[in-house]
Amino acid sequence: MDEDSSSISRVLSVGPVPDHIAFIMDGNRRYAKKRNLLDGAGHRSGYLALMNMLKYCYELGVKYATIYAFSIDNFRRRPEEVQSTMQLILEKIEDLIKEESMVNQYGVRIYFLGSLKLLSKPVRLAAERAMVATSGNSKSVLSICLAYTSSDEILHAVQECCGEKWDEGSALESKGAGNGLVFLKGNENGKIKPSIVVKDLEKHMYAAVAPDPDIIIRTSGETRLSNFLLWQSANCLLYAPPILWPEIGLWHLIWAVLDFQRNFSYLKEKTKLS
Ligand SMILES: CC(C)=CCC/C(C)=C/CC/C(C)=C/COP(=O)(O)OP(=O)(O)O
Repeated sequence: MDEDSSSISRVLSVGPVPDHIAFIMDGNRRYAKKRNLLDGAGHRSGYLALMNMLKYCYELGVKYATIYAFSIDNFRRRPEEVQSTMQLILEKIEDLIKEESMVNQYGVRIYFLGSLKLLSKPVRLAAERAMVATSGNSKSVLSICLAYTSSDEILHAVQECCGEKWDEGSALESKGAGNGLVFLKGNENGKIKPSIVVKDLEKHMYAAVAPDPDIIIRTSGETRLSNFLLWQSANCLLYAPPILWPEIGLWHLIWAVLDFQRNFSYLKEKTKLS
């Protein structure tokens, strides 16, 4: 971080600083097209923009950052394109573990969130290596959503939750304390419904490694969430600057944080009530 950005960061941190900022890194291919480059060059520039943005965030004191790196829907792109993006992601995961500032200076712990079983073996193993290599860090957190969609995350959480409740029921049954459906309660019409509460479900979300985001920044001016952190974004600000992801810079982050500070009391009240 240079001297100017360091001073800005000090001024901003006089007010409340968001705990968690999430990013939808939209517009990498459009950036490449605008410059007559191949798509891969757009994604490479996107990675550099990401590294700068993470440094600004951690420097400012934002503990959690989450990025949407590849959605389950992205697997529907042309096979050659999926393969080259995955190749780049594999290379960048390896680079990330070697980034001295990320691992040592900012003490980043990396998590990968999503249906990792959908990834090729080399990418899955690289993701696992990155999680293990940084598991001793606790100063900052980077969650990388890979093979992720919110609908898949919620479905996974419901399945895990029902499985857990079923196991609890079976354990009670084996002790003679009831039947295996102990988590199912009959209502007045004799219908059954599972006694699952919000906290049970949230425990099984991939994103349970971080608090809910305070801000989602989506580049390219789109205001859609595209199946990203839908459950977690109930009380979150959306900032959608009309620039392509590789063009994002410190000023966009400053603008988003100032908006967060302006809305702070309202947001905290909402979170308390929810
Ligand atoms: C360590 C790690 C995992 C790094 C991630 C590297 C990186 C920047 C990946 C971006 C992937 C992606 C599909 C972005 C969306 O832009 P797009 O391809 O949809 O472009 P468009 O919006 O212009 O179509």
